[in-house]
Amino acid sequence: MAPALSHASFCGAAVIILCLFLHRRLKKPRDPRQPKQVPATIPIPFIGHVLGLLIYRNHYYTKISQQWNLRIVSLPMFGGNVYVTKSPELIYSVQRQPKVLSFWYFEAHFTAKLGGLSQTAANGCFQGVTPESTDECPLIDCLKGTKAAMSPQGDLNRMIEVATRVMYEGLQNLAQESGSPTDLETWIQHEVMMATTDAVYGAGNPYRDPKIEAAFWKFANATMFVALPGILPSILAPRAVAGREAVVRAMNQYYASGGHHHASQLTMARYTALKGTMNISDIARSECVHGLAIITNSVPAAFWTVWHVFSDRAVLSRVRDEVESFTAVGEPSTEGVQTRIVDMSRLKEAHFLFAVIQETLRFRARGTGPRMILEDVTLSGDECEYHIEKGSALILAHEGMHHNKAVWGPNADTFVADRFLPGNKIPANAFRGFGGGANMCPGKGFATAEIAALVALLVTRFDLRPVEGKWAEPGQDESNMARENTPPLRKVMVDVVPRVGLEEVVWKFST
Ligand code: HEM
Repeated sequence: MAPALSHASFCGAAVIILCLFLHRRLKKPRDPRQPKQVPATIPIPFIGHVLGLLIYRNHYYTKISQQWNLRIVSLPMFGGNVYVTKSPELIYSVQRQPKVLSFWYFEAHFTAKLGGLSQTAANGCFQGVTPESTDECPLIDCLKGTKAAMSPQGDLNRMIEVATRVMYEGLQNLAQESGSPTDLETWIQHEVMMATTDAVYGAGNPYRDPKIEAAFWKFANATMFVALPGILPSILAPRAVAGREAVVRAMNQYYASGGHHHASQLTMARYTALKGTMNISDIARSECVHGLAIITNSVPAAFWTVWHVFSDRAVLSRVRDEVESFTAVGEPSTEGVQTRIVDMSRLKEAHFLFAVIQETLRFRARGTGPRMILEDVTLSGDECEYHIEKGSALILAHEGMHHNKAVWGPNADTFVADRFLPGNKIPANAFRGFGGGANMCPGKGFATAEIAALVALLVTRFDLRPVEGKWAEPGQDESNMARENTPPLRKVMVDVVPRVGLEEVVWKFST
């Protein structure tokens, strides 16, 4: 294992242990309705599970939940418990209690810690988060604003249009550069980041500066270090901390120059909700952390969708047929140049493409949907009940859930491109690609449309030919345990070539 990976894994496990230390309570006699405590796959007392996490990262939760044919198991760690479930049956019960089984608690904790917020702003993040609190909750208000802004009644359609235009321009550049091999992930990372952040931040988008773009990834790729307590982040991850500070400075300038007044409803809604408890400097810090939510999931999701589409000729051909059904041949120019226009307003008709995106998220998910248990609580499913203890953490093992053969059938481990086609039955509560319930990802509609637009523009125009001759599985880099979607482990180099017979076509899109 590369040292950086083992380091990141160590830090990830350390954060989990720290949370358990902070929140564990005095030991009580064990309730018989508690989930079964299971031993570590590495049989070493006290540290076996931690070692498991160090070695296998989030995949450890899948491993251990598959080893035990139970709805939920409990991993004892240093006097506390981490409960792990791969059962959609319990999800309904989890989603009905969002304040007690709290994702928001982790969001508050990580916004404060990762952003390096002042103590006052950190306190504001936690305000109203606990179940007993009757205070206003700025964090939940901010999420409400986010949901409204990213809805079709809000700014969603305009944001998709901006993102599509940016990606179209990126493809124009790619067409001019084609000839030398392209690192597929690096190219997609840049295009999706620019498309997303232009849509969110408007003309003053701070990530347009290549130095800020690079600084963000130094921060984002090492969040497990930055989440460590005290001065450890500065010692273990100085470049990540410096990266964060560069993004924060750029965000500060953005707000100072009024960039947010020319941005999306999302940016204004967040600013309005946060300014009650934060000054500009803390809003800039909070916005830097928000970048993790808006960028770091969409980028690998787009990469893997492109990979699954282009690596299977049958899938590619079906996606092309769909997109071509709403691509018109325009009038040739006076010089006889052909024009083709992709009608993006009909993109939602591409049911197969959207099914591929969902199957990609199912197949590649590695997230943990963490919930902090803020009160003793009962989880119930069909004819079952489990008592879980305050001060512990609950892991919704997305990979384990998405590959659960009892739920998805014998082909759960296979990529089935049309699994999510309308009309096919999807097991209830089993797909966690965008979470669910009160914590359902508010960026779902935007991210899915953005990825679909990228793929549609790419397939009509180009062929991607892997430099090594065939599409070999590059593996997933699971070193950063905080990520829902993971990037490829190995680089995928491709030659980008205009499609045969369409080399001279001028491509346009309409909305
Ligand atoms: C393909 C891209 C994306 C994926 C796969 C994704 C996935 C997720 C997941 C799994 C959750 C956790 C839900 C839970 O545990 O119940 C989440 C939450 C969230 N996502 Fe996304 N996301 C994506 C893109 C975006 C974008 C573009 C935004 C921009 C607004 C966004 C904003 C958020 C926010 C604010 C939350 C927290 C919701 C809450 O606490 O109530 N995400 N996302």
